Amino acid sequence: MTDLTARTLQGSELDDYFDVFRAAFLLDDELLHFRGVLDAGRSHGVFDGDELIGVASRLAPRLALPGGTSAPLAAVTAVGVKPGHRRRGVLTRLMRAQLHSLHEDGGAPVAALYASEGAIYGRFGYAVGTYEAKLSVPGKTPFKSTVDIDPRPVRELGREAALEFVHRFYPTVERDHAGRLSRDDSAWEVRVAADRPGDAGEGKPRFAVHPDGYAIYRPEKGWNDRGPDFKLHVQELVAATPRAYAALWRYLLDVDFAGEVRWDKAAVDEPVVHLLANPRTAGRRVVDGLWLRLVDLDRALRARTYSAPLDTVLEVTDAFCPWNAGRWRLRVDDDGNAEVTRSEDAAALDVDITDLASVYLGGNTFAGLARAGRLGDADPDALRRASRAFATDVAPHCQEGF
Ligand SMILES: CC(=O)SCCNC(=O)CCNC(=O)[C@H](O)C(C)(C)COP(=O)(O)OP(=O)(O)OC[C@H]1O[C@@H](n2cnc3c(N)ncnc32)[C@H](O)[C@@H]1OP(=O)(O)O
Repeated sequence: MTDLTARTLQGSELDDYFDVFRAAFLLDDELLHFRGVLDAGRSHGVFDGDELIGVASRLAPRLALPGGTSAPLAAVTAVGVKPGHRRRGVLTRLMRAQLHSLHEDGGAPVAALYASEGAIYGRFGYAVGTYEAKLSVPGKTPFKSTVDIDPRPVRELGREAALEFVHRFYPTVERDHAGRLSRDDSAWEVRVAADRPGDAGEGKPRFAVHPDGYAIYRPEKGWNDRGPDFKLHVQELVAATPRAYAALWRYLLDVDFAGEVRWDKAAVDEPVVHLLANPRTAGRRVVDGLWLRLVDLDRALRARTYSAPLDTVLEVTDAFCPWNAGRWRLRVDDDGNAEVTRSEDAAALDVDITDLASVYLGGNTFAGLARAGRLGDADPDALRRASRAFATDVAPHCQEGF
């Protein structure tokens, strides 16, 4: 058997990359547009002799963090190993090469991905850091009579005018929610509002724009014996004020032909349920969203701010990135800013790096992990303080796939 080698790719190898990716994901021509956003310098390959058999890349947006800060993110994507070469440690080599290079180069302190299957990435130190709701609301569902709707109209804009508006508007709200990503032009074109029909029967994106927000949605045609029964698939809905949020939801729910408004990547605490006269009409199924990996825990923990002061010592295990293992002191001052240093003091909490990843954005709590038996015999007071410090007012939420 030939030796396997892992390395960063050259620009001339991106076609081969895409061939491996398509073979791994059993694709025909879907996702071809995605090729344009892959950067060879941020892509790793594993070779069996001269043959490229495994690939992993990363995009480089910034990730909004609790407290309104942000940090560079390694947004890991398009990971695949050619059928016929699996379960020989190829993915393990890719993950090692990627995480080690981020650590050695002082690159993004945090990595994130959407997992194709939930059993793959825990062994590499990833854990579910955000959740998302598959939300559905029947068309024409009434609001409570007390809902305050911004009376300025929501207008459908053509693609060019709408993109001009949303490009300007989105950065003003980007840091309102931990979990949101910064976007360059290609992010809009490829990830958020690709000008092509969706993969599951949805049409091209449409843009409903209000002075204080917007919704991007795709209609899916449908007729039954009683008439039109379309579904509107929300791609994203962003509003700067509660009144604009209500106006955009009212607009979507009232679109003629729409039997149902669906949002597959809604926040788990999506406020629309508080607008509905009968909140039970909203269906919600919660699934995992972003899987997070703290590449360098000290840099990652310093990058966010915290909800309460804290002075605690963590004993950290990290089998895949050993530079994170050991004892760390986390001190948070009254303004929520953290200092993270090595420590010799007795640890108050024993945590694996996956536990820190799961609480990092506020999507899970130390208390919740302890109730699952993950934190051993942790001192209840230390747990409470840590949970309070890491807590966030709103659930972290990433609206876009990558
Ligand atoms: C961010 C993203 O892009 S997510 C998309 C990931 N890609 C895909 O799902 C495409 C289809 N699948 C594949 O390409 C491959 O099967 C991969 C990438 C999932 C795994 O690649 P492999 O080279 O086979 O993984 P590797 O041999 O390094 O496995 C490492 C460990 O993970 C386990 N593992 C690998 N894939 C899976 C899986 N799908 N489910 C459960 N365990 C898995 C292996 O059994 C092995 O366990 P061990 O350490 O206990 O022996």
